[in-house]
Amino acid sequence: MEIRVEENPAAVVADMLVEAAERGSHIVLTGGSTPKLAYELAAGKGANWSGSTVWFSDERCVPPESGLSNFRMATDALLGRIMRDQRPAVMRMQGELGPDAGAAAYEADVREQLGGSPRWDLVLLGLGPDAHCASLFPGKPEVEERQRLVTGVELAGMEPQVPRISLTLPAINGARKVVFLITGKDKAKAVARAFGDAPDPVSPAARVRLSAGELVILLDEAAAGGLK
Ligand SMILES: O=C1O[C@H](COP(=O)(O)O)[C@@H](O)[C@H](O)[C@H]1O
Repeated sequence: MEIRVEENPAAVVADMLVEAAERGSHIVLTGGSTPKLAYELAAGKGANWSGSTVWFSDERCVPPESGLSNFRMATDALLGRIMRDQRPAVMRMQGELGPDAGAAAYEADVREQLGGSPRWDLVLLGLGPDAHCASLFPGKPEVEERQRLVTGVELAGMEPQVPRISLTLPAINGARKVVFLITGKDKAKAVARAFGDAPDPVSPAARVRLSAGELVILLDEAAAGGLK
């Protein structure tokens, strides 16, 4: 695990996304508010994404046009800003199907394209103040899922309190590279819980440890405040 404190971690992620896109990679985007700047910066680089495929770490069970949708955020900030003939294939989670049917549909998509042991080239993740990542919340049963690659999440551990669809830990931990992008003082305790000297196993992010890949934690100074 490599922990990097950067002045502008969003710019580092933007570069990583563009580099992966131009290599024709399978890339997992994440949701929430933190990655928006990275997506906008990546969009501004005018890269050709047409050989790549974009997936999602998790989704809220809302229609794709909802202001709560992770797909909508990624589309507004990045995907919709790429020149039409240079856009990637986009595999969105269908939140509108509900957690169980939506998870089953995405699991089928993943298995069809990437097999039962997917190895995404780049998985971007965020971290909630409660140390959740994707939509895997501390103490919830979905964190213990070992067979499925995608799970429905009936009860979210924090706002917005809508059901979710999420990649599971086995799916995430098979990736070639996972990058956490975490900024802000309100995340400092969660960062220490997940990536400090004595990681708290209740924290889902503390259980993102790759079987054969590179794990990079990108922080700003504020988010790193709880680390020694
Ligand atoms: O609900 C979610 O939260 C996490 C963290 O989001 P942030 O707003 O604190 O950046 C995010 O990584 C996840 O994709 C999202 O669904």
